[in-house]
Amino acid sequence: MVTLLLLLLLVVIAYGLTYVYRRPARALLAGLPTYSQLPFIGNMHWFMGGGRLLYERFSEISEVIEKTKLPFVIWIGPYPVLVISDPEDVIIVTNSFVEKPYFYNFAQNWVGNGLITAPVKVWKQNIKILGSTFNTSVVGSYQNIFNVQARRCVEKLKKEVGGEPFDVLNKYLTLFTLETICQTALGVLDISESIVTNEYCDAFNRIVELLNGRGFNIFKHPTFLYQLTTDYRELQKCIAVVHNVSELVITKRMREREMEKENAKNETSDGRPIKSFLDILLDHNEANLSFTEKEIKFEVNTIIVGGQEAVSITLFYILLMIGYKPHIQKKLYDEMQEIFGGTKRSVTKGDLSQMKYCEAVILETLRMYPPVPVSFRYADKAIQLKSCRVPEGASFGINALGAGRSRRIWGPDALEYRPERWLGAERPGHPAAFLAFNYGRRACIGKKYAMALMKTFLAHCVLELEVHSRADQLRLKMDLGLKAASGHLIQVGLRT
Ligand code: HEM
Repeated sequence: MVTLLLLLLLVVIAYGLTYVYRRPARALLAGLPTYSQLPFIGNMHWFMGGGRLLYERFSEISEVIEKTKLPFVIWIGPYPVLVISDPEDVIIVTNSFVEKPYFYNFAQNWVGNGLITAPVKVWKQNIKILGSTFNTSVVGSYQNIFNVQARRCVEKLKKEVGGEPFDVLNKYLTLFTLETICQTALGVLDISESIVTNEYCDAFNRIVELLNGRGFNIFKHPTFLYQLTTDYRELQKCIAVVHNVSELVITKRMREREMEKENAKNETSDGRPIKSFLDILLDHNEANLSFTEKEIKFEVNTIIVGGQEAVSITLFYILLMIGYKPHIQKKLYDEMQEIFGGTKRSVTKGDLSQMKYCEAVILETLRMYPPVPVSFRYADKAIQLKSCRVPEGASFGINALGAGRSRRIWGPDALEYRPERWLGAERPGHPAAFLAFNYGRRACIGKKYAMALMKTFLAHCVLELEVHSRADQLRLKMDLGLKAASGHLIQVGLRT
């Protein structure tokens, strides 16, 4: 007890010193919109209350930014986070900073120094090795697997034809994207459904909730205090479940590599061997131990976190939107009919570039429902934005949700779901108007992969099935991602 009191006293003293030390920074940001503050916690009390409230707050903040044309400051105790959505500011910030704020460390036990969370020193080394693992020719070499997996998923969806509304995300899309990522990015060919159990999905979702809960409760920020909580113990249990899966995947791949050594079976179309993300890591491990087994496990979890959830939830939002807007679904179907001429052949790389309307549907969905609604950067030096000077030590919240719905950027119909805005002369003029994959030096490296996989799935899906939904009942919530609080129900019928 005495130790605890002493620790608390230390926290109070450290806070007091930080508060005094950061007084000039506070003065610099004093003119920017913010919520009212309390001692110690800053604005944090405005965000405590769960995912629905968080979504409401970020919508509110986006509206303030829209009206004032200024960044909005959230005070995490003495630390300012400037929420920005102005494209010019986004370009300045994302090109100037690649460091992430301290709260990315909360995911250390889960993803360690994997690409998403790595401090800048580690990230600079690893991105050189891993940055090109999802380039056009590598993604192209995955096309067969994308087809096989998409077909399998659509066949399973057919079982729901004529039935009640069902949870398409948890029942089908999560498994589809996870298996596909395991077979491609992680190169594990023999993957079975037993890997993606309900226990795994529940543990994954709970980790995200717990990390989010910690992020918005400043008293859980100091690690030594957090480690005393029941949340911490639960987090460790959930991480163990998720790590079991990644360990299994790595072990399987190591065994397969042994067997493959003599036959060069993974080849690109021009005959060069292709290496999966996991193979590159294992090669480095075998050659010079530059990635230890533990680091490999963290990178694998990073790819699963970064890729699996974002793709499956985007596909869910797409099905929800086209299921509610038959004229959009019809246009999508017509485009696929034109490309595939009524056949059931596989989707080729060439087909993907012809799917202009499909691409517009995907981008429009990501504009309005970005799975990563806000991502963060840390200012390791002071910087001038369009409207204000930002001190060193501040962080930025790059607001993909707000930017995607901004009337100043997208026009008065910004809240209307209209894929046509991505076609021809209507395409958005500003390169940083669309932030779903983030922008600049530390943006998503899986964009090409995600687009190819989603297009392939949609081609197989709309050619075989008609989707129906009640998107008018969609209610959103936020944790680390943008989620549907109203569930993931859709219905399907056979195309006739
Ligand atoms: C619709 C699909 C996707 C969306 C919307 C998306 C979005 C994002 C965003 C916003 C970031 C930046 C996060 C931050 O700065 O904190 C990011 C980073 C990243 N994404 Fe994606 N992502 C998608 C799919 C994928 C896929 C399929 C993969 C891999 C298979 C992937 C791998 C990564 C990695 C490794 C990073 C970290 C990059 C770095 O820090 O250098 N993503 N993604």
